[in-house]
Amino acid sequence: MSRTPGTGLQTGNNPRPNNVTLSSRGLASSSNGNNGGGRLTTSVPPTANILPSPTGTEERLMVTVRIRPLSDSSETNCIQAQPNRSGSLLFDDGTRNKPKKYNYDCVFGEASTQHEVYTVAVAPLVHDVLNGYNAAVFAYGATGSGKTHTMLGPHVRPVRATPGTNSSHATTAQPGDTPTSPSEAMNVPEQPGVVASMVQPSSGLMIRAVADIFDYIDQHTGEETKFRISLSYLEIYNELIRDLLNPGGPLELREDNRGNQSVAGLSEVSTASRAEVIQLLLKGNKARTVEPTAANQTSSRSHALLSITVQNLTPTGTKQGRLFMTDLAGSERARKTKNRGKRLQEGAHINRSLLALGNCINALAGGARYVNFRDSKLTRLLKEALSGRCKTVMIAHVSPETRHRDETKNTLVYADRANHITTRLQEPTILEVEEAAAAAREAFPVAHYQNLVAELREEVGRLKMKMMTERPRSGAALQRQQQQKQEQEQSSTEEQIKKAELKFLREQIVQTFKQQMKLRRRLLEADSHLLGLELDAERQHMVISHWQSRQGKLYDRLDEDDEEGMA
Ligand SMILES: Nc1ncnc2c1ncn2[C@@H]1O[C@H](COP(=O)(O)OP(=O)(O)OP(=O)(O)O)[C@@H](O)[C@H]1O
Repeated sequence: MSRTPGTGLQTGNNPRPNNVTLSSRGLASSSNGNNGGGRLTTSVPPTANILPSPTGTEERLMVTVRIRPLSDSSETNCIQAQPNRSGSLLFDDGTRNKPKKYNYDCVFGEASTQHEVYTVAVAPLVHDVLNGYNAAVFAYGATGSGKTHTMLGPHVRPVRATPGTNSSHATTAQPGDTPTSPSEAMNVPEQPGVVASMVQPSSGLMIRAVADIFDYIDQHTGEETKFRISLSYLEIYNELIRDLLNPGGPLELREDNRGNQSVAGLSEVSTASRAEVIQLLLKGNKARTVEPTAANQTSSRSHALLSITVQNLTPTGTKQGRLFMTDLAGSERARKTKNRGKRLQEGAHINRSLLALGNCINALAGGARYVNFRDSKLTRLLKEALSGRCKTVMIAHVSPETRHRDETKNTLVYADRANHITTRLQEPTILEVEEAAAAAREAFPVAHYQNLVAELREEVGRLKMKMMTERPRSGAALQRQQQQKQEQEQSSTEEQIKKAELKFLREQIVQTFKQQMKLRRRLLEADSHLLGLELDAERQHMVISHWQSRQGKLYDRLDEDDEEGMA
């Protein structure tokens, strides 16, 4: 990419929103493309449980909290975002103690807008992705806390029956909002091509990210720079992976011997038009498993993972960045949600995978080198986002109502742990030589060969220069050579001494070992000799007792004979 990081997207220039409180430590690095991003090889994220050796820039996972507005103004509130960009909030845990203060990178208050959340939390990541890094955003929170609202926008829930059931439901509309189609629901024009007004005030982060990416591409595509975008969208429902762009049976999650994960058969759709991307997103959302529960009329019963891959092709190379956006299913308490049967089973799967995620977060926050990502498909797929190969933002969602206090507290604690995760970020992803060359050849056939010829000429020139400079050696060069020779000799002598010492030690060990063996043999011999003696003594003993008993019998008989004679 010809532009330097930090200058790409217009979104970075937006003024700081009013409803957002920021911590001083959090966001500076996010706005700098140099710091961001992750390593990812071009294919799939490596997911071995042992984390990679730390190299690159150290960075913390960015944790933000969004407080949804009160669902009913008559309800009481247990949480309050702090003003003055402090990145903190006050939470009343219902005890007599005074409200507890929690600090995060950023807190979005109840009145925060989608635009604010996007600008602060996601726009810098999109920027990084366009510069060849990988980035991830995941929305976490209890059921009904507003995750899908943030990721997709309001009323995006399609009326859909869970596979294998007849259930269906209506979306929860706010007064005055009555979406009639999924695209209207997402505030997106239905006809492809009508894209300029694609982002509406209520549009979620996914749509905004797509719009930003395409804006950038529109501005930067030229003779020497081309882009490729592809998309995959999956859900994890009851621990089964389903393709949301091409719905069908469950897909297999595979792991190669380097720990890289891949979903076999998952469709990766390439497209050049933003309208098409929006259509794909709509299609994916339509296919997502959503059901009404007591806690949320349009509850997501699955985790949804969207991955947008951007390739930046230039005659000199190809960079690839990937944006992962995850709308997690909400944690829920069976007692509170009153779920039964299938809903209860779904809830158990959701909670189990979120627990696995929590365990990973705890381990990572504690600085563990071994982290168990294998407990759920969610953690296997999110491993890359959490363990440092990409820049990650967590948006924790909470409901402000006092009746949701327990869930809110759990989420705040969860987010607090995540706040301690530090990662080492890697250089931008440059496609493997072969792959990059193929992409460049395809995109710039003539330029590619011209480049190649120029490179080869340069190489020939460099070699000629080397030959010329190396032939005549000046006095100084000779002196340097002699010094090097002396140093080499010295180090070889030291090496010989070390070798001799080692040899001596080895011989000593061998001698000691031999002596030990000899002693052991003698001990064994003495032992067996002793045993022989004991056996011998035993035998003698037996002979004596036999002889004694015979003697006894003889005396008895003699006594009897004497008695008979006397009689
Ligand atoms: N910031 C917000 N502004 C206005 N309404 C919101 C906001 N956040 C959430 N809501 C509303 O709250 C309700 C629940 O939100 P949503 O469905 O996004 O929750 P969720 O966390 O995705 O729940 P689940 O985990 O059950 O899927 C919806 O009616 C949604 O429109």
